[in-house]
Amino acid sequence: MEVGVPLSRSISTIHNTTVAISMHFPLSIRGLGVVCSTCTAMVNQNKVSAQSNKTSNAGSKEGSLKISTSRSRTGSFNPARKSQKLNLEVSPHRAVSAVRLMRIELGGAFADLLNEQGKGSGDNEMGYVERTLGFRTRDLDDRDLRLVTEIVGGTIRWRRYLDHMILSLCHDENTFRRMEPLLLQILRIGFYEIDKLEMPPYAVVDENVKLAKVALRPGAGNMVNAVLRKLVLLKESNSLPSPKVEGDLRQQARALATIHSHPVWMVRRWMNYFGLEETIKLMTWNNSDPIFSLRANTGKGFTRAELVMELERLKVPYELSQHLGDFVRMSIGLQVVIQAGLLKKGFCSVQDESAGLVVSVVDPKPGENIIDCCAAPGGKTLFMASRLKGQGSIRAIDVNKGRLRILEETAKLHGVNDVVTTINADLRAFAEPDCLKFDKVLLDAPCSGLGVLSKRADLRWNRRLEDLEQLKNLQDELLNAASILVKPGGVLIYSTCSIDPMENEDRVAAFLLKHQDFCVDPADRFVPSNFVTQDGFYSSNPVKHSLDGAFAARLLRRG
Ligand SMILES: C[S@@+](CC[C@H](N)C(=O)[O-])C[C@H]1O[C@@H](n2cnc3c(N)ncnc32)[C@H](O)[C@@H]1O
Repeated sequence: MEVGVPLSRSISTIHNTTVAISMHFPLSIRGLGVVCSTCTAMVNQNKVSAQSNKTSNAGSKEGSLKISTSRSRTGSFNPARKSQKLNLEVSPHRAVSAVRLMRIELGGAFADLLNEQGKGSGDNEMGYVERTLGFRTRDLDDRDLRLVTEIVGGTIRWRRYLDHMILSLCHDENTFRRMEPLLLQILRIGFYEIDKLEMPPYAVVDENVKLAKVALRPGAGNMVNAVLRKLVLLKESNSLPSPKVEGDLRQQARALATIHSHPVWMVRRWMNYFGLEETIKLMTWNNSDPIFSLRANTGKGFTRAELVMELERLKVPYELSQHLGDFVRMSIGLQVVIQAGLLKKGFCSVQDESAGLVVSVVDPKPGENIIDCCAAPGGKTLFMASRLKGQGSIRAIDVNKGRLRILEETAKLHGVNDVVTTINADLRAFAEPDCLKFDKVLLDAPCSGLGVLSKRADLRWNRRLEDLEQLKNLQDELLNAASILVKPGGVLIYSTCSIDPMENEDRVAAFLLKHQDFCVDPADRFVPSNFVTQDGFYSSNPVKHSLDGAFAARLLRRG
C-alpha cells in the first residue's frame, strides 16, 4: 500500500541530504499555497507579526535599531565598522545564525529564514550580518542554509537547557547575566553544535572562537575558547551538569523544564493534565525535527498520485498519509519541493494532517453553504473549497486584512475562488441575530498553539500562562457569535491547534451549558476512531498519533 521511503525522526538531519525547512511558512512563503496548520492567537501573534513585517520591510532601519539595542547593553558595536569588509575566515553559517538569533531575541523577528528563493534569502541574511557585525562573509551555499536552519531552530528550542549549561560553566552568575547578547548567542551555538548536533568538538570551538574574535574582540574569543573547552572535557568524561528530577512536583517540573528546555509553567500544566511520562514524550516530540505534510490540490485537478510522481522525480522521501487521501508526509525535502515550484503553481499546499482531519470533521459536501469564521490564512477554507467541487459556497471571515489577502490570492492560485468569498470583519460584530444562516459554521479559534510546538521553535518562549486566560474569554465570545450563524439542523464545528483542555473540552462544555439548542454530534463518523475522545470530540495528539495536536467538536443545532 505504501509507496514512499519510511520517515525517521532524528534530532539532527544535517548529515543527510536534507534541505532546510523554514519554521514559519505562512509568513516566509506567503501566497504560495503554504497554509497555516498552526494557528496562533491574536494576543501575542499580531505584535510579533507586526514587528516581523517591519523588520523584513525595512531592513536597514531594523539593523540600526538592533545595533543600538545591542550597543546600549554591551557597548561593543561600533557603527563606524559598517564598511563593506569581506571576511573569509569566519564560517558564514555561524555568522548568519548568530545575527539571526539576535534578531529573533532582541528584534522580535520570526524564526523563519528560507523562502522559495533559497539563496536569495541568504543574501538578505548577509545584509543583516554586515549591518550588525560590520563585515560580510562569503555567500551562503545550500549546505550553509541547511546548517543555519538547523542551528537557529535548535538553539531556540534548546535555549533554556543551553543557558543552564553555559551558566554552570561560567565563573559566576554575574558573568552569565551580564554577558553581551552576541557573545551569548555564539556560546549557545557552540554548545548546541557540540552537545546536541555532536559535531567535531575542536573544530566547533575553533570556528566559534574565530567568530567571537572578529565580531567582538580577542578577549571574547578567549572566553568562548575557555568555556567551550570546558564543555568538551565534561562531555568527553560524561559528566555534563544535569539537574536531578527529584523533590516535590514543583521542583521536578523545574528540573524537567531545564532538561527538556520548556517553560516551567508548561511543564507543570502538562504534568497535571497528562502525567510525567506523557509530558516527557511530548517535550521530546517538540524538540525533534518537525514532520511536514503536503496536500495535493485536487481542487485544481492535481491528484496525490501526480504529487507522488513529482516527489519521486525530485527524489524527496515521503509516506502516504494513513488518514487522508490527498496528503503525503515528509521529514526532509520541503525546500526542494518549494524550489521546484510545486507550491507556486498551486499543485499542493503545506498542511498538517491534524488540520486536514479538522476538515474531515466539518465534512463539507457539494452544494452546502459554509462559513469559516476565523479563516485566514486559509488552510481549512481552501481544503473545504476543494471538497465542494464547484458547488456551494464558503464565506471566509477574518479580522486580519493582510492574512485575508493571502487567502484570496491562494484561492485564485488553487482555482477555488469561484466558491470562496472573503469578509474582513470581527466575527463578534458581524454575527447578528437576523443575519444569513449557514449549513456549516467552522470556528477555528485563535489559540495558544500548544499543539504545534515542534513546528514553531520560538512559540514556547513567547507564550505566557496569562495568554490562556485571555484566549479563553475570546474563544467563548467567538463561539457565542459563531453559533448565531448556524441554521436549525446545521452544524457548528469548534476547533483549535491546542492540546490544552481549557481551550478545548472546557470551552465546549461552557458553550453547551448556555446553548441548550446545541448538542454534541460524535466525530467517529468522520475521522478514524483512535482520534475520537470518549465525549465524541476529535483530538490529535503528538504523543499518540505522531501529528500536531488539534481538537474539533461537532455541535449540532437542533432543528
Ligand atoms: C487559528 S487562526 C485561523 C487559521 C485558519 N483557519 C487556517 O486554517 O488557516 C485564527 C484566526 O482568527 C482570526 N481572528 C482572531 N480574532 C478574530 C475575530 N474577533 N474575528 C474574526 N477573526 C478573528 C485571526 O486573525 C486568525 O487569522
